[in-house]
Amino acid sequence: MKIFSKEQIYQGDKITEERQELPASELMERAGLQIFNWMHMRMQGAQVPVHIFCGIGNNGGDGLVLARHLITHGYNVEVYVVNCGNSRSDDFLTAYDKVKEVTKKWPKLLKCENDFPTFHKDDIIVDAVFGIGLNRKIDDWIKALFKHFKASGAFTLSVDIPSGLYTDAPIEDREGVVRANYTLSFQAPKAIFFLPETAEYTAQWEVIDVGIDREFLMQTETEFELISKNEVIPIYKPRERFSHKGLFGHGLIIGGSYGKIGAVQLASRSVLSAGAGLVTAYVPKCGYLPIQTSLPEAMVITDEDEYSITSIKFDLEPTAIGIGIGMGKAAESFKVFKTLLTSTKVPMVIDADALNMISENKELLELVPENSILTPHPKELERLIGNWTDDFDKLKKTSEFSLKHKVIVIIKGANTITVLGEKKFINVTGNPGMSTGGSGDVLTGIITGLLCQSYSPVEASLFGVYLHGRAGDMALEEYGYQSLLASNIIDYMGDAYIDLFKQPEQPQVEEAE
Ligand SMILES: NC(=O)C1=CN([C@@H]2O[C@H](COP(=O)(O)OP(=O)(O)OC[C@H]3O[C@@H](n4cnc5c(N)ncnc54)[C@H](O)[C@@H]3O)[C@@H](O)[C@H]2O)[C@@H](O)CC1
Ligand SMILES: Nc1ncnc2c1ncn2[C@@H]1O[C@H](COP(=O)(O)OP(=O)(O)O)[C@@H](O)[C@H]1O
Ligand SMILES: [K+]
Repeated sequence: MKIFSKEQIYQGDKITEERQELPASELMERAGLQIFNWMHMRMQGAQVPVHIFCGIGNNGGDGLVLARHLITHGYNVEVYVVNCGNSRSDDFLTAYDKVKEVTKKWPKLLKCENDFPTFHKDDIIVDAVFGIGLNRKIDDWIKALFKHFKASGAFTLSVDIPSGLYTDAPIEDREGVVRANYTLSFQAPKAIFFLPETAEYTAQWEVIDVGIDREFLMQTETEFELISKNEVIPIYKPRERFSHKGLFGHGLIIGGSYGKIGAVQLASRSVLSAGAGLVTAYVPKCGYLPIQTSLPEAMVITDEDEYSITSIKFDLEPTAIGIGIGMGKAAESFKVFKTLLTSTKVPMVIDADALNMISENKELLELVPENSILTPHPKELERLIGNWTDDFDKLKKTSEFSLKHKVIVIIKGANTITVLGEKKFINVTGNPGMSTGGSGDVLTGIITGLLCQSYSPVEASLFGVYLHGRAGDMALEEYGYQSLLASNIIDYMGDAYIDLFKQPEQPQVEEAE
């Protein structure tokens, strides 16, 4: 799903109004009506007090349209206008007049803290104060209003975006943002719903379709894209009946050191569970027995050294290589990693200690083959690109890094983001049960396994991150957040694949007599 920028949303509104020949404020009418439908379906006429706080722009206008529908349907509604300036938008004014027609009184005007109403924790607050048009720091009394919302404990529904958040800039003041229980976002979610510093404000969200021009939505290229099942299904390569293992590639996992052989076992098993035909683990001698006994499907080549990687010599032709897991940073390992970078032409996933070696020896970046996939967690990313001031700065610097070195960077974490130049793909699967040792090794193996099967580096990254998270989500149902282990993610890879083509359960329809 595409995630549009603020400018693109305004452009989409304009184009829609022109192409659909809409009267002024029709989009606002659609937005308000859709939110009303959403609430009406859940509330079924319940007389819970609903307090609607409207700003003076179009977000406030949406709130006024919602208020009008709720009032005409007999709900218990109080409407407030948060009088934060003088520039009321035209559409706001139209909605303002219309709400007056049904209430026969003007909404309550709030200008300072003394005007704040009191509410009960079982009431509902609708936040239509600021939308995507927020363009400066909010006044102290409005910040106090948002704190007042939070202190009440009442369920808070934000219209389009929690007020106080910018769509394309970091938060200025954490207390000056509405903490929404639910956010109804128009046409598409916003990128900030998924970034570490802002995601907590939109605990739950849903998209409301206001009928923006389809052609505009299809043709507009966006910086951000959300990757869920719909986006990965077209990537999936079905198997032919007469296929054989030679078609699905041979993955080579290089890594491990004394005490860290398990990482290579996990990655190698993941290569196979992702579907590769063969896997070979390249480990120090001490890894031979553990891998041969715990993973009979794998082949093993050992280094000359007992404890760490000191020479990378193999006479097979791997289809893809995953390197770095559990490898350590011994001087010899660095030397052979450098040699491998200059000599290999096969697609590569670079993880863990291989990333750290690059961070400590930036000249290696010149040698990293084009389109290699780097999979840092935030700490490893910081070592690679330096520190950042906020999420937007981090993404900007990662894009610059990706463009400069022609690599794909996968920033791991909740909502893993795959960065390919300017483009950012946000993954939706995965859960905090996966914050456990070894789950990154599993990801490296899965992506290597997909590269083996002729998925392009971008496809392997997006599909691999999705499957890894989906398998983790399915494993969660059996193991729970605390007990989930990295190897359980591998156990559920099959279910994650099968789930791609499962139809959602249809609601039961009672047959008429
Ligand atoms: N396609 C869509 O997404 C649609 C969006 N609509 C709504 O339109 C909204 C955008 O409307 P607007 O552009 O009018 O913007 P907003 O309603 O977000 O607010 C802008 C107003 O607030 C003022 N303002 C900004 N920051 C302020 C601050 N810190 N303190 C005080 N005042 C401040 C601005 O000067 C302006 O008057 C969206 O968020 C959405 O709710 C709908 O009405 C129609 C369809
Ligand atoms: N809270 C979370 N939500 C979703 N995914 C997570 C979460 N925590 C961790 N993960 C995933 O688990 C993996 C952890 O990788 P990493 O930090 O390299 O672990 P390790 O080094 O132990 O293997 C990443 O793919 C990350 O996206
Ligand atoms: K809002």
